[in-house]
Amino acid sequence: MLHRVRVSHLQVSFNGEEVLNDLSFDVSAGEMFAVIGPNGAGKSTLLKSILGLIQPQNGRIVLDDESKTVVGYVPQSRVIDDETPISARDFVSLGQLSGFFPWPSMQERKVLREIMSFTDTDRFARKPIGKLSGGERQRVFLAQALVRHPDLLLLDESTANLDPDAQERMMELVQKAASDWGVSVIFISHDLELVRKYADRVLLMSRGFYKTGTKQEILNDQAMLKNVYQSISSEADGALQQKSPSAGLSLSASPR
Ligand SMILES: Nc1ncnc2c1ncn2[C@@H]1O[C@H](COP(=O)(O)OP(=O)(O)OP(=O)(O)O)[C@@H](O)[C@H]1O
Repeated sequence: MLHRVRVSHLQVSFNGEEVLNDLSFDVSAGEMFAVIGPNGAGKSTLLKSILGLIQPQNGRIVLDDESKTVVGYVPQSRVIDDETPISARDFVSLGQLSGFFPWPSMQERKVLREIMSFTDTDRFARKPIGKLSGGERQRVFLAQALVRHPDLLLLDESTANLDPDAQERMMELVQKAASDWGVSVIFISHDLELVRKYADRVLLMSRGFYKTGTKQEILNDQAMLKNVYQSISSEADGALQQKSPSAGLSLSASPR
């Protein structure tokens, strides 16, 4: 099988503190791959390593064709001043302006229209980005990432601040991009219900412990989840317990 991303024996330390150690996994074209684990496990560090923002001490990250692989990234939020005058459409088009001319070509304008329709951001295309709701802004950020037709899309808790309906709408768009265009998606989430619904496979991580499997293999193993979430932070236990009833996990008893 063709792997779009292959992470091998990744090791990252900050000031001598090991955050990732011997982490290996791969993600295929069109796959929805979730990364879960408690606060401080190293999930964002992993995405930043794939983006090339962090230089690992050891290991390799291989994209299927490094010269051509386009990577899109959607963070949890971005600080945007309410008075920012740029329109949603212009903000999305910033994702594609890479040529010599500072204005979009006919082809770029066509793609822009398609993506804004796909993400349902065309309804507020002319509105200043600073005046959009949190959910609308996240869809604009997603549109900006998709307008470049990425092969790989990285989502770092991109739906965390959204209400349940907006979360579902956004994940449905992401899933459609994966199935229709073969975009490989790596998404970090603390919402195990969302992971159960949208992931194909899951990487469960904590410091020095990594387990990759189908979502059933990972999410149905309550003992493993409990151990991992207890291993780093008690804060994360709360998150896990909150999500547990609908996520099919029975972790309501206090682990302490
Ligand atoms: N640039 C950095 N310099 C020093 N330490 C860092 C740096 N980036 C991350 N860390 C540390 O690495 C560890 C992992 O951080 P990371 O943000 O990857 O965790 P996470 O799993 O994404 O956590 P959360 O769920 O809270 O977002 C943390 O202890 C953090 O303090």
